[in-house]
Amino acid sequence: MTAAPIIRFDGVSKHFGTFQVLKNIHFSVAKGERVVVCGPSGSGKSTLIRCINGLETIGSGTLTVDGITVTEKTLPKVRARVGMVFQQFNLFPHLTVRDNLTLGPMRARGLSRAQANEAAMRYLERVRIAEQADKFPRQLSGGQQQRVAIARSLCMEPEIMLFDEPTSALDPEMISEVLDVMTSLAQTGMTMVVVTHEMGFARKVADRMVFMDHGEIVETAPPEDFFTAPRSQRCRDFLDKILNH
Ligand SMILES: Nc1ncnc2c1ncn2[C@@H]1O[C@H](COP(=O)(O)OP(=O)(O)OP(=O)(O)O)[C@@H](O)[C@H]1O
Repeated sequence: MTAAPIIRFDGVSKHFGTFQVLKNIHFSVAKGERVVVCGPSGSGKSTLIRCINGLETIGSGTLTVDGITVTEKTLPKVRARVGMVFQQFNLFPHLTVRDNLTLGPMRARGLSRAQANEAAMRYLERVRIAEQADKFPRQLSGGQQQRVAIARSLCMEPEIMLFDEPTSALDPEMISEVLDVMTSLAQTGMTMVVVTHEMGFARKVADRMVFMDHGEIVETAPPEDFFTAPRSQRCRDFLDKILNH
């Protein structure tokens, strides 16, 4: 990729108390690039992507998003550019699907109810769930709720979408409906950083794989190299475990 990085970690470290969760991370993502982050449990994957929208603060180094240095002061600007989808959907349970989607654009982007509703329906159609607009989250399956969560993020017109294990809380038969939506999103050219153990999706969609272990980025490579010729023993052991379980 030759485009300027839209996300750039420059020597980023972070501690939780005495535990160092991120160790001198140098890593950038180009506009339009799809990066899949994998690695053992506790290796720092979630923390890495949560730093990008300021859900975690960094200890040292510099992190920029679309040229903006991420600090407490710049958070609103950064968050306007970054959407995030979590394992646990995080929909507002007391609001209908439609209202889950219209709230943010009305409050944060100043859209009228009619404009927000038009955008909500457009994105619900995109995730193929428009017919559920007037239901409450509890009336939907996990896969449907996650698709609503993706649509809700897209309504904020982000430049970058972060996904933190978006299918880990789903029953197996619902995983593919969410991965299909993410695959279509990738085809629109969205910049995506995805933490997932879904290696089939990664092979198909990622431009680049990132393997983390013990707070470090141990290896990054295009999927065709990553899966066929991992360079480090740690990465080989990890792939052996998850591909042959
Ligand atoms: N708020 C916190 N306070 C203290 N320790 C934390 C906090 N959040 C995460 N950790 C620790 O930091 C380490 C990295 O956590 P993180 O969630 O980033 O890992 P991960 O690679 O995403 O793991 P998993 O695949 O299990 O979700 C873990 O050991 C975790 O216990």
